[in-house]
Amino acid sequence: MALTVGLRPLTRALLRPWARVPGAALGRPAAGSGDGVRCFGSPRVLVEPDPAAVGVAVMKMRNPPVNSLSLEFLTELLISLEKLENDKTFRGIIITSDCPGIFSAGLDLLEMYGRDPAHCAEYWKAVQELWLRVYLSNLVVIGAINGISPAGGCLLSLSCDYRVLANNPKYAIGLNETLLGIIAPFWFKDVLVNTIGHRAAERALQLGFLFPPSDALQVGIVDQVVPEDQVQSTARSVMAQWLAIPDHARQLTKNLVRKPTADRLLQQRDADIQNFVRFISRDSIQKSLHVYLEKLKQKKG
Ligand SMILES: CCCCCCCCCC/C=C/CC(=O)SCCNC(=O)CCNC(=O)[C@H](O)C(C)(C)COP(=O)(O)OP(=O)(O)OC[C@H]1O[C@@H](n2cnc3c(N)ncnc32)[C@H](O)[C@@H]1OP(=O)(O)O
Repeated sequence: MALTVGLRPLTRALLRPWARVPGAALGRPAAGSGDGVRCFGSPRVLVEPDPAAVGVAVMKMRNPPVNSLSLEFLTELLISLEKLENDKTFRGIIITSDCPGIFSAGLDLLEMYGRDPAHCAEYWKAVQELWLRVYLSNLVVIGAINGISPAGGCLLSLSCDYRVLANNPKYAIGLNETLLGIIAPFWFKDVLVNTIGHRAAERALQLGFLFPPSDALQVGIVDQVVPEDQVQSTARSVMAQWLAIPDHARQLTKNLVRKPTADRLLQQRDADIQNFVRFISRDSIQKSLHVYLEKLKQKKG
């Protein structure tokens, strides 16, 4: 089935592979700063230079209640990342959440449930683009994971160069797609295998494990677990260590390590979109999503 993807103008501009964001984007000098410090805020993505670390930006996700990755939110994240990538003042980003207790609930189920194929295709393209942008970023990307991080939230974390998780038993992390009756696509799987190894990934993916912090550290899905009030300071210390390496050497090495994984998707992006649309449009999958969404509602009582 050939798929015609009707993209809206903003998304179309953004989602071309490695597109440059048009001039009217969101970058602007920080309020009241005459010093050239830049701030790339948007309604759902707060980006500020770290006052305690030169060349580091802190990106806070603020899409309440659960930072689900809706199309609009993905688009704002992409714009902010693109702006940071192009601003030579920055060498590193710390990605964290502004929603208490939640890093990200992952992909927005409402973008995949009851939607037409063109919408699903547009959505999946944005998901692919965010992953590629974070995974291959020239910047040092540190995840300061201050909340639960299932599925797409876990993928975002796994795409960082280093993950610091807050030590709270509620802050589980993992690719739990099978629990929803869906499957993690091959590139989610590849990133997990690269991180925790084949056997551990095989079990985790099939059983939809959401690892609490101690298990997450043991299996290697995160690099460090620290008390909740030390997540930011730890991320900052780790950033200093990564920034001590000359950029060109670190960037080339990162590319060497990550490009083969990214290339697997880049070589078949359209096919991956078509697979996603076919899969998600199945009646059985839509029913599974319906059941899962109802469970989330009922949980509230
Ligand atoms: C062969 C072909 C192969 C092709 C491959 C295609 C494969 C398709 C792959 C698709 C991949 C998907 C990856 C994903 O990311 S799926 C999303 C997975 N996310 C989850 O499972 C998390 C679900 N949410 C929760 O568990 C909880 O909400 C929470 C994060 C633990 C927070 O709990 P809390 O009690 O604080 O909050 P509520 O549960 O009350 O939620 C508040 C409202 O938010 C809504 N919500 C929650 N999560 C999502 C979500 N991911 N998307 C959309 N909406 C979400 C929830 O329903 C509440 O809404 P309400 O207030 O209106 O009731």
